[in-house]
Amino acid sequence: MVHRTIIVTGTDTDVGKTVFAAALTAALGASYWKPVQAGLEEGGDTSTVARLGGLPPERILPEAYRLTTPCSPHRAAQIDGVAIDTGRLRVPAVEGPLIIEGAGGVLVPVTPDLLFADLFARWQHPVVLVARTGLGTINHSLLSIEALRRRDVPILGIAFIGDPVEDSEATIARLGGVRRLGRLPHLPQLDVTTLVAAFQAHFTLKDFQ
Ligand SMILES: Nc1ncnc2c1ncn2[C@@H]1O[C@H](COP(=O)(O)OP(=O)(O)OP(=O)(O)O)[C@@H](O)[C@H]1O
Ligand SMILES: C[C@H](N)[C@H](N)CCCCCC(=O)O
Ligand SMILES: [Mg+2]
Repeated sequence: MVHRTIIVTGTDTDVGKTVFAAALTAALGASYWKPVQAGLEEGGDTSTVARLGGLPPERILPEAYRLTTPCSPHRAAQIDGVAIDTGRLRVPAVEGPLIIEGAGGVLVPVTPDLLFADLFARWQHPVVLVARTGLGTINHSLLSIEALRRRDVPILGIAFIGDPVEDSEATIARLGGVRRLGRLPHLPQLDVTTLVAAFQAHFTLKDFQ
């Protein structure tokens, strides 16, 4: 198996990146890294991924920055009086595959001068765009794809979250020229067992290897 690094980004905050990243990390036996966490109320995305993915501590990498306020990282850093050094945002070397999660959508600023999409362009690892299926997703998804393409960020495909909306999903894949990797349904109970089973039922592991 080729050991690869995959970036999980999204069309917005709260679309389901962390839940999808937990499923993918578990399915691939990968490690997980959230470079910048803004908002520490519930421990942040790293602890959620560890729990939902059933991951051992050695497959969870520490964040480069943990910022208190749940807002855009550039602003959260200002509030905490932290200067984000983008030199510290290098993809860590790990044994085996690595899943990296951004914060919010693709054009969220990491610093006042650097957007997440710019960081992804530097890294040149393939991106999975996580998108809602609900109304508004065609616009958000196509805008995100356009922003990634403009920066030559490689796109592995799009992963939908929510109830099926066949036409929107197909329209985004066609107009955006991206592969539809699958759709994670809304899971009334979120735990390792239900999440791993849902990923297996709705995605093809080979697409990520
Ligand atoms: N498939 C799903 N089934 C049930 N609940 C879900 C699912 N996907 C996401 N959620 C819920 O939706 C909320 C937002 O999901 P999540 O934290 O994964 O978003 P995110 O895109 O990672 O947000 P952020 O930008 O803060 O990183 C959470 O409460 C999560 O539990
Ligand atoms: C606080 C949230 N859960 C994420 N950590 C950061 C989302 C930043 C979104 C910024 C924006 O697009 O306005
Ligand atoms: Mg998240």
